[in-house]
Amino acid sequence: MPELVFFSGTMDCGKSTLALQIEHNRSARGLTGMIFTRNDRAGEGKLSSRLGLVTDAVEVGDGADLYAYLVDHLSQGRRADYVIADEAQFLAPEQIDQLARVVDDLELDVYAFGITTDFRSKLFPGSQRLVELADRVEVLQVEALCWCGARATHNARTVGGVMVVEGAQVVVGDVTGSADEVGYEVLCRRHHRRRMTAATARAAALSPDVLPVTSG
Ligand SMILES: Nc1ncnc2c1ncn2[C@@H]1O[C@H](COP(=O)(O)OP(=O)(O)O)[C@@H](O)[C@H]1O
Ligand SMILES: Cc1cn([C@H]2C[C@H](O)[C@@H](COP(=O)(O)O)O2)c(=O)[nH]c1=O
Repeated sequence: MPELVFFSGTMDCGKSTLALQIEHNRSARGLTGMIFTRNDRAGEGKLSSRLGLVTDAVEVGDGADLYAYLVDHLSQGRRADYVIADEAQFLAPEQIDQLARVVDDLELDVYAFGITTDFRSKLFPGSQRLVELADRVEVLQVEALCWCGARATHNARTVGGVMVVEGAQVVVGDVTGSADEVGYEVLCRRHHRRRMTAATARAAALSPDVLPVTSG
C-alpha cells in the first residue's frame, strides 16, 4: 500500500540528506521521482543537504495544487513513481491534503521531510497537517545535540547568538549564521525554555558573578 510518510526532526538532523538518499536508491533502480521543495537555503528549485549534495526540484509556490500538478504531469505521458517533498513545514495545510490525495488516488508513495515546530516551539501549519494525515511519522535517527550534550528537540532563532522569541514564523536561515545575522541553534527543551544558547551559556560561565569568591 502506498504511504504518506512524514520524516521529522529538528533542523540539521539529516532530513534533506535522507531525502537525497531515498531519491538516489530509487532512481538507481530505474524509478522516477517527483521532487518538491520550498524555500531551500540553496535557492529556488533546489533540494540541498549540508553534506554538499544537491538536486533539482520543483519549487512549490503559494496556492500551487500539488495533486493537479501530478495529474497534469502524468497525463502528458511523463513518469512519477514516487514523490518527495522537502521543507514540508513551509507547505500550506491544503497542499498536505493534496499530497494525501496523491497517495490515495494516484497510488504513489509520498515522503515528506520537515521540521515540526518553529522557533517558538509552535507547530508549523504544514507540519501539523502532516501529523494529522500521515500514515507514519518517522523521527530521524541521527540526533542533533544541544550544546549541553542532551538530544536537541527544539529549534531556537538567534541574533548574535542570543535567542529571540519575536518575529515572523518563516525566516530562511542556517545553524551556522555569523554573529550579527539571524541564525538558528538546536537546543534541548530545558535550554530552549531558559533561552540559553551556546553563546549565552559561555558568557554566563565567564561572568565574574559566577566565579568562585576568593577570601582575603
Ligand atoms: N562536515 C560534515 N561531516 C559529516 N557530517 C556532516 C557534516 N556537515 C553536516 N553533516 C551531517 O549532516 C547533517 C545535516 O544534514 P541536512 O540533511 O542538511 O539536515 P536537515 O535537512 O535535517 O537540516 C548534520 O546533522 C550532520 O549529521
Ligand atoms: C525554526 C525555524 C526555521 N525556519 C527555517 C530555517 C531553515 O531555512 C528551514 C529549516 O531547514 P532545515 O533544512 O531543516 O535546516 O526553516 C523558519 O523559517 N522558521 C523557524 O521558526
